Amino acid sequence: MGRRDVRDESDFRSRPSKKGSRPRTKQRPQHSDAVTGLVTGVDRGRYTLLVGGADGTVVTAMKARELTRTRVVVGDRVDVVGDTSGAEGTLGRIVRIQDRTSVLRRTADDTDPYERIVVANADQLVVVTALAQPEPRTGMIDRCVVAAYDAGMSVLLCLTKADLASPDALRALYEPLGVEVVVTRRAPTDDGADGALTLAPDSVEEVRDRLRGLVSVLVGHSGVGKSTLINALVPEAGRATGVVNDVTGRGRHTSTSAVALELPVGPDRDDHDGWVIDTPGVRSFGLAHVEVAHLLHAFEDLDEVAQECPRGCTHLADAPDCALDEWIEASPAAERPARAARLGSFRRLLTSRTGADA
Ligand SMILES: Nc1nc2c(ncn2[C@@H]2O[C@H](COP(=O)(O)OP(=O)(O)OP(=O)(O)O)[C@@H](O)[C@H]2O)c(=O)[nH]1
Ligand SMILES: [Zn+2]
Repeated sequence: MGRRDVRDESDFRSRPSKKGSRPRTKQRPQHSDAVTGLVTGVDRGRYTLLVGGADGTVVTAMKARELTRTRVVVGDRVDVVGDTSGAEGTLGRIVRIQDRTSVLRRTADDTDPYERIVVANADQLVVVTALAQPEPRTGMIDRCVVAAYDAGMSVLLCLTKADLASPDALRALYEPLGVEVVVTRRAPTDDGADGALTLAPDSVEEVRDRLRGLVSVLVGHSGVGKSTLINALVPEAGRATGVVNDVTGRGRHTSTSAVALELPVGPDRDDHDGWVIDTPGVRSFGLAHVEVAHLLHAFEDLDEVAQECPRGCTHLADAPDCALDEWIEASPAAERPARAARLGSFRRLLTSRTGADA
């Protein structure tokens, strides 16, 4: 059975068909012939699946009737029946969504409980932020961190354009939160001759190392260099980003559909070990769905201390008798600055949950 406990907009959109539900007969297929596919793209009711691992077959599919009310997103592993040959013009049928290991969600905005699933089964959120042009916005980074921790994903902060500005300040701000930081920059040899900017190869390799073996979701504001980075990481991405542009082309309703790209990592780069999921429509995260207690779970040390808080404690700076304040006061002098930085960061995240993105 598909998971029905995950609420998303499809629950609100679908309406019962006029013909009503047909009685279920014993002829209902068991789908024992189903194969597993990974959803790599979604476009207007058509799902692009990869069946049979990295060198598998690309199959186009639609959802079976019984899944009408269930949303299938990029990263989902699904059972598919019917024509899975991948031949031109064929269409498979998705009959089941396998259990998800993580669900990255966002709310349209903080006051709107209308919740969307962005990507399923991802391990890591890569927040791509330029150090300059455009200026980094910590509010946006904080919100991404909250969304990732809520989803049970880790965060990699990828700071781009280090040829223009130093990464030190942002590093200092995020490392206390357990956020890993990686830095990319323009190659010193880049003369911009062929129109496309070339990134320093060692900086790209450092990013690749952090993506190895994982499913990573990339988010970032327009202009931060996300496409440049994806093109450097995935040689065929030029084609793939072309697809993305088709989907999200100007003049159409903004699509939030994500696209999964296989990451070549082997010595000859014909090995695939990892996925990069681009999210063209996701520029920020509304966080109305995130619970404080859930966010706190991402901070084991603070979570333990907060057990001592008064009931209903908000854990914010103005909360009376918050045990987190006592934790700082009671700390050994040597540990105090680190603890204070960590608590400060956590409280910043708590505030960003309801604050404005800009
Ligand atoms: N100086 C410098 N410029 C960079 C770097 N990376 C990308 N750029 C430039 O920044 C601009 C934006 O890069 P894109 O890769 O198109 O940015 P994007 O995040 O994909 O933006 P959208 O396509 O709008 O989503 C381009 O002019 C790039 O050449 C970098 O490391 N250093
Ligand atoms: Zn508290």
